[in-house]
Amino acid sequence: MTALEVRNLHKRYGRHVAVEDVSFTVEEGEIFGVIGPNGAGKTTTVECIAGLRTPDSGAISVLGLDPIRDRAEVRERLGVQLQESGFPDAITVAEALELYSSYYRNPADWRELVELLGLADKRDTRYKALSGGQKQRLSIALALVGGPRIAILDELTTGLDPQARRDTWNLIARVRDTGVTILLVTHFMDEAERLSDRIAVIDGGRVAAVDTPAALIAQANAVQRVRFRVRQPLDGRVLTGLPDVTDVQITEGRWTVTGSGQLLSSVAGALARAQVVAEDLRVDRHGLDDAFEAFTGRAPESPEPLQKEG
Ligand SMILES: Nc1ncnc2c1ncn2[C@@H]1O[C@H](COP(=O)(O)OP(=O)(O)OP(=O)(O)O)[C@@H](O)[C@H]1O
Repeated sequence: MTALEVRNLHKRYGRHVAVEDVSFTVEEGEIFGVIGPNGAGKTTTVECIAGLRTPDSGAISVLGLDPIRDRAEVRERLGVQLQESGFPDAITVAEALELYSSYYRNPADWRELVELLGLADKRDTRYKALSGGQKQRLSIALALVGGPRIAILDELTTGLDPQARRDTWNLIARVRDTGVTILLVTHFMDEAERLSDRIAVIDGGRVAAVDTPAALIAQANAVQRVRFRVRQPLDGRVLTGLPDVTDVQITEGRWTVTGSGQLLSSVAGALARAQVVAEDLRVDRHGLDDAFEAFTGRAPESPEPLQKEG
């Protein structure tokens, strides 16, 4: 079933077009990533989905509801993780969750949420005393406290150190396992690749591509290289005859096979048939950052300086 549908979304601020024409659908139970350069229109798109902004044209359906017309109903079903919390420093974790619970008709049990999010021993800790990672986890808990079927998480791990980021990823996977559909906006290619079932690449207010991480990487990188050494004699025609191979070079005993498609399995199969063992086999593996660059013409931003988890 479709959880979320965005069709031909268009949104401008005065004369500035923030979102030109964005369409995508998210199926129930998916983690759907949204990536793209700064200013691409990602936040504007998710703010329209959350009913925080009114589209100029296009249609949005959240579980069959319209975020503006059915605002109250959508609020009950869609949780949004805010980038800036704006909490009073003195509020405790439990007080914040209790307060947010009171806004919803059928809230989740926040005591279970603090367990799930590893905040159980911080229930009585004041907001100002939480570490960066703990504040982030609290903001996720607050996005989930209404018992939503869809959660929007925007820049989930910005500012966290690598361990805290990995912990947060595990957590998101667990939240999805509870049946929540997740829309994840992120600057981090490793995060998008690791967590997302599918990803939309947004550039210049348009969708440049939507697919699984593996398919995006494959589409963006037609050219691959497999390198290896062999002990036994090898007739190069075994490789040049393969449909996926475009070039074979031998330099100082090291073979480099260039091609596309299922290059590695084609080469491995041909070597096996020739009864030749490849040593020191390497594949130039392209990642989502290459795909990002191919679709947007820009390299993804590298992570900002990290904040230590306390
Ligand atoms: N309230 C606003 N008023 C005017 N222009 C805005 C406003 N919010 C965003 N914009 C502009 O609209 C465009 C899209 O912004 P948006 O925040 O949606 O992009 P983004 O992809 O989320 O970027 P980032 O990754 O930097 O958060 C940008 O050019 C931005 O400067």
